[in-house]
Amino acid sequence: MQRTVVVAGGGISGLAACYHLAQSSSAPRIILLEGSSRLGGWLQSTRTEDGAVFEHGPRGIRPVGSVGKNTLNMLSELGLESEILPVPGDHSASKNRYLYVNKALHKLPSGISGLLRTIHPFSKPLIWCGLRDFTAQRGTQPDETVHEFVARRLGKEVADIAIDSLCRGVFAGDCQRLSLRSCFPMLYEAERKRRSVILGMVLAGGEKSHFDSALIRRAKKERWSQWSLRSGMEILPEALEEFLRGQGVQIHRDTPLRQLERTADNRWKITLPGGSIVADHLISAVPAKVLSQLLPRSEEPLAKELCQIEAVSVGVVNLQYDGMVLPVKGFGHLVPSFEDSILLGIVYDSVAFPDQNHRGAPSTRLTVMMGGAWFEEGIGNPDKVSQDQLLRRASEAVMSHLGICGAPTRAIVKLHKACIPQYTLGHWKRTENIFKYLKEQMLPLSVVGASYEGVSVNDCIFSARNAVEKLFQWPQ
Ligand SMILES: Cc1cc2nc3c(=O)[nH]c(=O)nc-3n(C[C@H](O)[C@H](O)[C@H](O)COP(=O)(O)OP(=O)(O)OC[C@H]3O[C@@H](n4cnc5c(N)ncnc54)[C@H](O)[C@@H]3O)c2cc1C
Ligand SMILES: C=Cc1c2[nH]c(c1C)Cc1[nH]c(c(CCC(=O)O)c1C)Cc1[nH]c(c(C)c1CCC(=O)O)Cc1[nH]c(c(C)c1C=C)C2
Repeated sequence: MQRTVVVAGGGISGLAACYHLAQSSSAPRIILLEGSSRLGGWLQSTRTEDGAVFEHGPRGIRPVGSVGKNTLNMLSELGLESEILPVPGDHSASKNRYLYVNKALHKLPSGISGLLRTIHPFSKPLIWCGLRDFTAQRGTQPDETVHEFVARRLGKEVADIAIDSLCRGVFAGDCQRLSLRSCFPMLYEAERKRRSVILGMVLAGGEKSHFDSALIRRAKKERWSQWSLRSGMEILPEALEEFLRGQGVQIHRDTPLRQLERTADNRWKITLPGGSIVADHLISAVPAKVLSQLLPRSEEPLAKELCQIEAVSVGVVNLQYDGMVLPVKGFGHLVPSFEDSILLGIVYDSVAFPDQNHRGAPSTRLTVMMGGAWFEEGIGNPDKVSQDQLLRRASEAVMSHLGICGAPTRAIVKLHKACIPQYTLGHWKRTENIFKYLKEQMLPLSVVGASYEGVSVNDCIFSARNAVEKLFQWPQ
């Protein structure tokens, strides 16, 4: 009899899991259950009638490594190649990233010459940090915070300014709480394998992956730093949905899982708003905390680990202005927490992706991101914060950081609650315990998504692919 696999959560991880299941030669009956009225999770775009695109979630996807190449292959297979908007290596959005420190923008150094000179806000040439890295002792702990690691190897100033900002620009998180081992596994490995982390990273970058295609070769030749999609990132879940429907996958929106029970024959009875269904296997692509609340009492040890994986909220404000009003050209700027803990950074979308500007007169599109690990202390309870409050804060930042004083011609405010999981100290042990429990207890359950082994869109898609591959290897 054909087995039934239920996928919980229709974000990019759940859709990718269905995609890989449907592609398998022995595809099971696949049912996707999404709690909300739309698919895509945090991939959310607004497309206006005049042709402008505003991203409320991810916009820039990196093409590098196995995870980046795997996503490019998926785009090719879905027929989305003509939608790709690459940012080539020589583009200003690839070369220029800024920090806002001491009330001024500072371009981060790029290239060797930038490392030899003293560049504000740093007090000495960054080459000194490289030399320090060669002499630093190897860490002895199984994990340490990102800040501790970088302060030990590259110095406190780099940790306080550059790494603090980087963690805000990727995890919206606090580098004094985030785990080096889980957030930057390549740095962790580099320290274990080589004397110098910088050398380890350079050598790891040259490692070969088995993925190859014309698109991958093009991305390499043109040195894409990242890519986006012309009609907005939301076109990816839309294309996946169309593909999955064509493959006979049953997709149910507005169908949140309420409860999970184990049956006597090691299957799941899944309680839904209007009844229940039985699955031979469940792929969970919902946040870890959500899964922890669905599990039966018998799986308490698993639920305990899952519920410790917290996520932070981010206020996302998209603004559009008439004319080209930016004082600098680049990807955007980040703000270290000591400068302003609430304001994480501003993306200059119209620089990286000018094809998404509206038709007609030139314009500037910006995205202001706020809150993250500092949301509650700096802005308040995410359930009570008003859109006006976020818009006011974003407009003030645009004025003081970029000198843009006029009123925006368009503003869209979103509050994404618990949108970026935080891999805090000891996350590696929690995930190890989770995967060990699933294996030892032979639970018919796989967990995928941003809660576990990488928050980027690439990581989510790759985690889904790995889970499906493992599923077909397991003795049933
Ligand atoms: C503002 C922002 C900017 C970002 N920028 C980038 C970027 O530039 N590049 C990049 O690579 N990544 C970026 N990311 C990260 C990336 O977008 C996310 O990590 C990724 O989209 C998470 O996908 P997911 O499917 O794992 O989870 P989600 O998108 O959270 O999907 C989970 C799904 O499960 C559903 N669900 C929840 N509970 C239930 C239930 N009980 N039953 C059924 N369904 C349920 C939800 O409705 C949701 O659709 C960004 C994220 C944010 C928030
Ligand atoms: C200011 C907040 C945020 C900005 N983007 C994100 C947040 C929380 C989320 C995010 N950004 C990136 C990723 C994927 C990481 C990956 O492994 O591919 C995620 C989840 C990409 C990214 N954005 C910036 C950096 C340095 C990176 C890492 C990869 C890379 O080097 O490209 C910089 C950056 N992000 C934001 C701004 C304003 C900014 C400025 C320079 C917004």
